[in-house]
Amino acid sequence: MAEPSSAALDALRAQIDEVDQEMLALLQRRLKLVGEVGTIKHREGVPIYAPKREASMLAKRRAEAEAMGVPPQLIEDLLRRIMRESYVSEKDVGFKRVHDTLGPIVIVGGGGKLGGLFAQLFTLSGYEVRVLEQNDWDRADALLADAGMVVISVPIDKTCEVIERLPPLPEECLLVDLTSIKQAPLAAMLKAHPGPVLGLHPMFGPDVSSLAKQVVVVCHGRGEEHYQWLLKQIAIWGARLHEAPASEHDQAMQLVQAMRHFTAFVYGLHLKREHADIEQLLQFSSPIYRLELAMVGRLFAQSPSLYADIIFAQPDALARARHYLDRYQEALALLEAGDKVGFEALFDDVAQWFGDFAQQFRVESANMLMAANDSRSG
Ligand SMILES: NC(=O)c1ccc[n+]([C@@H]2O[C@H](COP(=O)([O-])OP(=O)(O)OC[C@H]3O[C@@H](n4cnc5c(N)ncnc54)[C@H](O)[C@@H]3O)[C@@H](O)[C@H]2O)c1
Ligand SMILES: O=C(O)C(=O)C[C@]1(C(=O)O)C=C[C@@H](O)C=C1
Repeated sequence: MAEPSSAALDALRAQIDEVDQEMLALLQRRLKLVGEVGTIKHREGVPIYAPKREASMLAKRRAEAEAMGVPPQLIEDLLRRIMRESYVSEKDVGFKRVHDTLGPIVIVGGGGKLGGLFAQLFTLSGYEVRVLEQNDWDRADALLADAGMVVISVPIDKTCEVIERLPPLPEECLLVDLTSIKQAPLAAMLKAHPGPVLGLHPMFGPDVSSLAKQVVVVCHGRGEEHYQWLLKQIAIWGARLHEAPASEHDQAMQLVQAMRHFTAFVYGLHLKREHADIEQLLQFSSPIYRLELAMVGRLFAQSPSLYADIIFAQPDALARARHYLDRYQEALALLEAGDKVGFEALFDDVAQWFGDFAQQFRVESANMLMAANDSRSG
């Protein structure tokens, strides 16, 4: 059905079209300026993400918006979205190469998703990148003979055996892994190679458009002075580095990844077994439920082995899952007993434990939900 219209409405809509076209021209001008910034950053090795500049710019624009009677959050939302575009366009210009004399970088598993992303980033930064894939082991000696750095990016359950399979590397060669767990790969690398060793865990998937604002966990291995350049290189790509001992990383990952993926998996399984009709659920869904469904559904668009590996590779994941079941049963018992008062008391107890974070998460999620709702059409 055609949307209602009138002459008065049409006249105003024509003016709105003009304003939008002006915005388009302004965006074009801004993108061009950002392109020039990208060229300078590439030349001078300045990180693409400039948090202080962003914070001061947003604060000024918010104040100006307020003075003009424009909602400050509107300009902040627009600018944040526009800056996301800046990260991508600045990335495409390429990055300064921090280590001028490094030998070739060999990415073991470089034909895969994450290895492929890092191959692209190192290539954009001017390094020679070689890929060592499953069928390349007969020429591994030749590929690795003059390597300046070897990056391991193979499935988690293959990582240690692949590290053990490496021939002796050049003494100065840096050995790095990108595995989602850190203790076992780091120990295997330290054993296999007497030279510099570093454990990294990129806390993002291969579908990110740029590394701006993404986190890379750094677990030190050996010979820190030999890999400062790499940490600087990753910072130039825009990522934030978070240093942590491998054991602390693996503990945190049990909740951040293993348990989260496990509970999302169980929720997906439950929907299937309950014969839920996804089309119908979407018709009834609030923005938050749609977001939740999207978070669960996206798991099943990815490789089962990646998630199985993350969950099964965590030594304590089973104990965590059992604890979770205990808590589910504890809450279920309240439901079975019709104990609403007990439920509310438990709710309060958890709310107090969340403390100020509860309010912070409420504000954060409200913005996310509005953005998710904006992206809907129809
Ligand atoms: N994908 C992610 O979201 C993500 C995020 C963070 C960390 N990681 C880590 O990155 C690593 C790779 O994950 P991915 O998602 O890129 O997996 P992937 O399956 O896409 O890639 C793995 C690659 O390793 C290759 N490979 C397998 N066995 C090999 C062998 N013996 N020798 C050489 N190559 C071999 C495969 O052919 C494939 O190309 C894993 O350790 C994972 O924990 C992945
Ligand atoms: O000013 C910069 O350094 C830019 O790269 C430009 C810009 C922007 O689009 O305004 C983009 C990314 C930075 O994080 C900050 C600002």
